[in-house]
Amino acid sequence: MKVGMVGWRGMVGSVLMQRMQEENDFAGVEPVFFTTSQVGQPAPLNAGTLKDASDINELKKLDVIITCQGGDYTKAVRPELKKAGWNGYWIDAASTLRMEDDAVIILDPINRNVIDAALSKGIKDYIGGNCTVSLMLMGLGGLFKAGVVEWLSSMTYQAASGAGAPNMRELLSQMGVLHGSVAQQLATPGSAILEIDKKVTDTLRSGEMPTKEFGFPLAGNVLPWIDREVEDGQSREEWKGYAETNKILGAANPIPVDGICVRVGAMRCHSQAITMKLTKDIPIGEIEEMIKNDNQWVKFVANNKADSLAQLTPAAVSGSLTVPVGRVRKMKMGPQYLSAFTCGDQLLWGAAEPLRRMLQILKER
Ligand SMILES: NC(=O)C1=CN([C@@H]2O[C@H](COP(=O)(O)OP(=O)(O)OC[C@H]3O[C@@H](n4cnc5c(N)ncnc54)[C@H](OP(=O)(O)O)[C@@H]3O)[C@@H](O)[C@H]2O)C=CC1
Ligand SMILES: N[C@@H](CC(=O)OP(=O)(O)O)C(=O)O
Repeated sequence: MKVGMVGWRGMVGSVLMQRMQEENDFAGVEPVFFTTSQVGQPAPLNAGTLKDASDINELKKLDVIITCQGGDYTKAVRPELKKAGWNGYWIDAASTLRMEDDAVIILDPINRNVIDAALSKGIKDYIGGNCTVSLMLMGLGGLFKAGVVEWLSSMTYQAASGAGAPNMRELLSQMGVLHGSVAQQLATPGSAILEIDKKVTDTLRSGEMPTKEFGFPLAGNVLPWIDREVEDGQSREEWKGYAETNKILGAANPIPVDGICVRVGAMRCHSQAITMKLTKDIPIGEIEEMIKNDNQWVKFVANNKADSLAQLTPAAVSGSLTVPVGRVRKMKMGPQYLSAFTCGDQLLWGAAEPLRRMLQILKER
């Protein structure tokens, strides 16, 4: 199988490469590496030299193309390949094609049935889902599959990595500037906290913080808007919650999903506080079983302070495929109302992992 790798040296692409090597995914595959900027330089894995990612004749020779290059690349190249009669499989991290009728959003622990049905129908475009949606479904897939979710609201705490590598760097630089503004006072244990706070607030408002990427300080702050405005006062990130969840599930009767998406100063893990209405009053023990038995990556965290603070945080989860779900309890609104909190690495299940697993599904056929 000839597999083209595009966008492999970017942030998502690097995580993908790392996971593919860890899992020996290149076995039985002839990889061809592409670039938009470094044609002719040595390719990784001793796979010759880098080819031009816009060269349709080279791309046409491939059975599968995996791209983490971004939406502009998808927009420019996918139609050209179609025009040229290419009939291979296109596996993509970008959102561009997700909602197309002839594309499937891939998250196989949740929707392997949808993927298999699409493969049988000859569908060729397999697109990774939005990170927030994929992580919510990896955690709560058991409840959706049991058909007990009447509606769901997700209030998110999204990491800097979702906005890109430069944003992660900017967050850390901002932290440095804030610390620097009060370093002297911090070194003096007796200094007044209100003075420290005032200096920090002044710095946040001063225009001294590096804000080229986010536009605003994220360190010492939260940003309650992600991506562009769509209709009805939603952000595009919030719009994806409903659209992508229901497409991934192949839901005949769409389930209402809505909430507010917020950027916070975490590095690469998105967290979500969930409120759900269940279709009926289900004993909490049964709910726990549905959540924990859904897939091998979900980890149920007991609803107590010690376990929540130790296991249900970006610091605990970063770099791992585990998706902890905790804070699960019936809410005061009534026995059908359930709360939950979940956290996951947005570069793994939120981006790279579904892509490499799709390649494995194709290899098994
Ligand atoms: N960031 C995220 O959380 C998610 C992103 N995605 C999708 O993945 C796409 C890629 O995102 P992301 O990986 O963050 O993008 P990056 O900016 O990290 O990488 C994209 C491309 O930039 C080029 N590039 C230029 N300079 C460098 C450098 N110094 N180091 C590495 N690459 C460089 C590379 O292409 P070349 O070799 O051709 O120069 C690379 O493939 C997004 O546009 C989005 O569609 C999907 C889910 C989550
Ligand atoms: N928008 C997400 C990251 C992302 O790339 O999402 P999508 O794959 O839907 O474009 C975030 O900012 O956290």
